[in-house]
Amino acid sequence: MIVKTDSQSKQRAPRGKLDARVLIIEGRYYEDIGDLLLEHAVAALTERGVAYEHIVVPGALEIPQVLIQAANWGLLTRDAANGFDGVVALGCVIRGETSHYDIVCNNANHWMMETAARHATPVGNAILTVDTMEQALARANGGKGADAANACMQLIEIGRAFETRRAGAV
Ligand SMILES: Nc1c(NC[C@H](O)[C@H](O)[C@H](O)CO)[nH]c(=O)[nH]c1=O
Ligand SMILES: CC(=O)[C@@H](O)COP(=O)(O)O
Repeated sequence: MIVKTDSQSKQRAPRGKLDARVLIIEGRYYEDIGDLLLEHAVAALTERGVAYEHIVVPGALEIPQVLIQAANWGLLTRDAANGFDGVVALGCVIRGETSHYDIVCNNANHWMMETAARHATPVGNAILTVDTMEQALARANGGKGADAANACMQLIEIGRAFETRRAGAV
């Protein structure tokens, strides 16, 4: 059985409870934005009964570093005691006067996604990369945190469907 993603099904598939544990890694550079992203992400996880742990770092550049540390300690698997089935990344990068915006955005996203790919870890990404606080507030209020949580949970389900298929149980 292949789990249909929202983009494939005509309407949002009903989502039941999901036995999983997710690590929320938050680069909390803007408190108000962080509160909104976290609120929506936690609501989406809680709606499906998914357990979560929440680690806060100073900014987006530290997000992939936490992911890499979790990988190095063998925690990006449910097979490990207290391991994680997936990760939700929350953050907000707002362009300033210099090129530092590009450094932060490019490296935070590149190394996070590279680590996710290397370890086949489901990662939902809500690191906002915007030009103004108004843009950030609109997206944080609009549920980008929930989108990232839902993406992570769908990837977890897809991985489990593949595992079942590989075991020949389909
Ligand atoms: N300007 C923003 C940053 N900058 C900080 C870096 O992410 C990092 O914490 C610092 O360079 C120390 O290593 N971070 C954001 O998340 N958002 C920004 O707008
Ligand atoms: C994304 C950033 O690092 C940014 O906030 C830094 O601002 P500035 O480029 O004006 O130093």
